[in-house]
Amino acid sequence: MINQDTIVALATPSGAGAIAVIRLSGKDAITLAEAQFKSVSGKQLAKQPTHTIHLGHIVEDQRTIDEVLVSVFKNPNSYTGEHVVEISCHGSSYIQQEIIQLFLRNGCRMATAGEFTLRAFLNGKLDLSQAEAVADLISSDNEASHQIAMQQMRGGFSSEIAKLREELLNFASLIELELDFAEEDVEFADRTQFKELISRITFVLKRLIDSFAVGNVIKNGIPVAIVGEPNVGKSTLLNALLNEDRAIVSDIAGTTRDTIEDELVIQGIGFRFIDTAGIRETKDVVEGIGIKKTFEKIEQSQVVLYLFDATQFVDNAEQFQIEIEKIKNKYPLKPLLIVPNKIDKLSAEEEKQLETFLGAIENSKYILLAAKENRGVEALKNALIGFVNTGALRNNETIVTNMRHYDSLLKAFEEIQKVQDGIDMNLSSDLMAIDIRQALYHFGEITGQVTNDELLGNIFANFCIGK
Ligand SMILES: Nc1nc2c(c(=O)[nH]1)N(C=O)[C@@H](CNc1ccc(C(=O)N[C@@H](CCC(=O)O)C(=O)O)cc1)CN2
Ligand SMILES: Nc1nc2c(ncn2[C@@H]2O[C@H](COP(=O)(O)OP(=O)(O)OP(=O)(O)O)[C@@H](O)[C@H]2O)c(=O)[nH]1
Repeated sequence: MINQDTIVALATPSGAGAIAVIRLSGKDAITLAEAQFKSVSGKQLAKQPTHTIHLGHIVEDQRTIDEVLVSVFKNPNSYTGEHVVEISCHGSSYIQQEIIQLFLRNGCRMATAGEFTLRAFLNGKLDLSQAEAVADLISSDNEASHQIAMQQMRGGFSSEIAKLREELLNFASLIELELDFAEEDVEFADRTQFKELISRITFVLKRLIDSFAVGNVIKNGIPVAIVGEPNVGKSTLLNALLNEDRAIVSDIAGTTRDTIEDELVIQGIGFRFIDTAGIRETKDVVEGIGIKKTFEKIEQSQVVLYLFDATQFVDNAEQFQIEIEKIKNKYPLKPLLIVPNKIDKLSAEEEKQLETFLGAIENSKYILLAAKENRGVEALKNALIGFVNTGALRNNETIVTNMRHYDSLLKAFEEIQKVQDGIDMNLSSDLMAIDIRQALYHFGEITGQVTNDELLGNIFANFCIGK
């Protein structure tokens, strides 16, 4: 997979900008750059120390293409571990293309997606999970996803896995050594220490596997279904939450037939609001389809926000009770937030009555809302945050967000359990050794100590060119 080509690509976004960076990496990066570059100082790039910057011009034949700054990074002290040259040019698309084309005609080839980071991995600058974190970091758009990607890129997760792998590897070797002395019935591997290690690994794996639920939520946002009859104020609430006029607000009941999704970041956590058409039985065929859709959306959501018109409460308390029970029965484990809206229209007496009613409903929270007047919106946001377990995030614990890692962790866990069973049943060393090797294999998948071209191809194909 590793190759000798010197690659070139635009490292900054395509299009015009103040400055653009063109990056070269490979054994000829410095000589190839040198051939097209005239430094102002007259110094030769190849003779400059690593991590130095030089002003000069990119020149083709007699034509000056641009005045540029050239940064030199010398093998192995660079992002990729190879010679790297970065050319900071003026950010016109024309100049960018002219310089890239110049290098393509003169010994470089276009980098493939993620190839710089792939080379960093192959040269041991990053392990696989760190390289994957680079992509996550680039796409992170809120505090939580940024924090997780940053931690992963700095190797928190990798070193935890690598350390366990190393310890396990030690025992594997000792146990395998015992096999060579099978006749003599010796134990090189201290069984007490071995048990301790296996239970420690089990503990760590469990924690990492559990963290995936949190990680997934942080990466993809928490889906919240807003369930309520037409005209109760769903659109108004969404607008208040989003602080913009995205959903349509109207006086005609039933305008929210299609579901509208919108995203909002509250205290660093992404929420995806799913506007639904409510669940009241109706003879209208289109509304009937809406109810089915509503249940589908509830199915996909992690929190249900049941919104109703508080002014209808006095006459319709029983109806609301039925609907709330229906949701609770159908989705007993899904957190339910009951939100009466338009409480600005209630008398103090009515409000009290409403609170008594809501207080009697078990396993749910409620918030009195007047979306139009922005009353209760903050409390609602806080309640939503309350549903998310951000403990792991606050404690700076490793959070797994990558499906591939999750998969390997589950497989490693399975193997470690087999080892545990083996210990409990006093299984012979040769049988245990096989399970240990399997567990080691799955640990190695995460960090990239075990890998293959197809896997690498899949991972780096999702990077952008120039990364
Ligand atoms: N201009 C520029 N900015 C960038 C990058 C880059 O490649 N170029 N990066 C990349 O995407 C990120 C920074 N990451 C980098 C990581 C390592 C090295 C590097 O030169 N490492 C050497 C030297 C370390 C040292 O000075 O001690 C090494 O690891 O040996 C450079 C950038 C973000 N900003
Ligand atoms: N008094 C009062 N009126 C509100 C409040 N929230 C919404 N409304 C009004 O209720 C009406 C319906 O609001 P929408 O936000 O369109 O309701 P919806 O649930 O999205 O309605 P559909 O799209 O028809 O399902 C509008 O006239 C809003 O101005 C509130 O807190 N107080």
